[in-house]
Amino acid sequence: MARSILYLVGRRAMWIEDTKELLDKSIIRDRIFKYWRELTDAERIGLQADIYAQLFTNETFIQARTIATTIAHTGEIDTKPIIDYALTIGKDIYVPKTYPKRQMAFAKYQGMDVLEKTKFGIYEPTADAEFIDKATIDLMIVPGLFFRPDGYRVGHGGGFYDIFLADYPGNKISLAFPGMVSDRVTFEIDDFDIPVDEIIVGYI
Ligand SMILES: Nc1nc2c(c(=O)[nH]1)N(C=O)[C@@H](CNc1ccc(C(=O)N[C@@H](CCC(=O)O)C(=O)O)cc1)CN2
Ligand SMILES: Nc1ncnc2c1ncn2[C@@H]1O[C@H](COP(=O)(O)OP(=O)(O)OP(=O)(O)O)[C@@H](O)[C@H]1O
Repeated sequence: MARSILYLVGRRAMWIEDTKELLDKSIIRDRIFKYWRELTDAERIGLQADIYAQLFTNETFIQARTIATTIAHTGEIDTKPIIDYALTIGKDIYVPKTYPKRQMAFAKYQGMDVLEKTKFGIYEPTADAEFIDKATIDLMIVPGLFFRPDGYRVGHGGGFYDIFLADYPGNKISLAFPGMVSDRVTFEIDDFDIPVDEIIVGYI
């Protein structure tokens, strides 16, 4: 959507066109799926490597003892190298299990072989896994498809993270490829949307 904004430039007021596009979250999701389809394997791998390097040297990551992340599926930034590295340096990793009514809980990651595949194709912990109180998670790596620079995100539309984060007190970091963050495209913030504190954007 193009609109004009009144800017004060020195002592003069002038109308400058603001070319920000205001889009529905569903349109943004479709654009991101297209962006992902057009990325080559080499681009994707290079961008991910840069994201991991930034994350592993991020002070919040370094300080975190307990980290929650997802088991990525196709079309998402791979989290397996993050899980493996974090476990190697002695951190605890927690991954989500979803329930009806947009509910989600995190259980200790004990290896891919003890996870079960849901009907949505995502690997999740089983009911007998070791669940954690959200207040003891130092860092949540929050998945998302698109981000505004102020941290507001568009996810897959399940609403799971918005509800979970509403009373989560810890640090929230998201990972993104360059095309997944823009100040030229925006969306309306819903009352329930919770922004992340930091977005790590990969570059090659
Ligand atoms: N890897 C990963 N795990 C994650 C998330 C994520 O974004 N990525 N989630 C982030 O929240 C939660 C699961 N999110 C989900 C979001 C939507 C649907 C869902 O309703 N899928 C249906 C219908 C889609 C539709 O409405 O058309 C489907 O895929 O058929 C399922 C899970 C927890 N685990
Ligand atoms: N705190 C909440 N209470 C009740 N419903 C909620 C809450 N937060 C989100 N929802 C519902 O979840 C739905 C999906 O929200 P939205 O499109 O923002 O999801 P998303 O952020 O893309 O997904 P996710 O959080 O799973 O990554 C909305 O239709 C909304 O009604």
